[in-house]
Amino acid sequence: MIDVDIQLSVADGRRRFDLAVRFASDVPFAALYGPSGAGKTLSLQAIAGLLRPTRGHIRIDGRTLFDSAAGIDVPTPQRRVGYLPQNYALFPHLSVRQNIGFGLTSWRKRRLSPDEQAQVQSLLDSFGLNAMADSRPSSLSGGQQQRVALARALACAPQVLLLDEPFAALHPSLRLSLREELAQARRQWGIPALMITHDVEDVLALADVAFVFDQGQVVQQIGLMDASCRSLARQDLGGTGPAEPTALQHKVRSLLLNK
Ligand SMILES: Nc1ncnc2c1ncn2[C@@H]1O[C@H](COP(=O)(O)OP(=O)(O)OP(=O)(O)O)[C@@H](O)[C@H]1O
Repeated sequence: MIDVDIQLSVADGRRRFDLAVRFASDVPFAALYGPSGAGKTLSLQAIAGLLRPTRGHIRIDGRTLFDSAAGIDVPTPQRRVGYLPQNYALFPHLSVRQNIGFGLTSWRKRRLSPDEQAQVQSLLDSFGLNAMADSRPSSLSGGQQQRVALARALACAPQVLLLDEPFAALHPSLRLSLREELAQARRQWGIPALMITHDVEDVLALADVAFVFDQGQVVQQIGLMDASCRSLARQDLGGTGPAEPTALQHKVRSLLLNK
């Protein structure tokens, strides 16, 4: 269960943006959807502990990560949140293996324990990255870089995955297969995900609920748990050819596109 009710403001001297969002989700996959500049990334950053709200609370699975009234603000490394930022933000000077293990180190503890090394190895295995474990990110394809970023986000055994436009940097032809890979990885790890996307097809293929953002607020919640909608999305992913959209898919698409 993810329960977010926060307010914060950011300003750089000339511009100011006020965020006041409230949403709660107890489904495996929630999408944060909306136009550019609506406050989606700021929301994920606040959940990850990279931005401090002025008021409100953030709870995940009954654990309070932030509560202004109770004076709780759990530091980022202890939040157990896996964050996949826009464009992955891989460290260019580190190998794939070092990138994945990075979240398990700190400035005080640079070396991984044997257990942690085994954990990194198991992530390299499960994401098919073994052959490139000692390569730098710049020599990897977009899809491979996404896998490294996902493996790095999962290395800290998070309670929730925060995905900021995970497919934006990818060629459209890769999106379909990587959507399915992401869905499989999430299921395998059994953790809920919050995903920012601008793409209605990402929402239809992956999300159980979509929170529509506009001008710093959540203006609509759209449920996508309907069986017919999801089975059609699955057919699309399985490459069985384009299916006729259901009435519900049409409705969701038009609801999202009208925002
Ligand atoms: N430090 C800052 N100072 C001033 N304004 C900021 C700051 N950080 C972000 N903003 C503004 O806050 C607004 C919301 O930003 P945010 O990154 O959350 O949008 P978004 O919905 O994720 O957009 P996109 O989908 O394009 O990534 C934007 O207008 C952005 O320019």
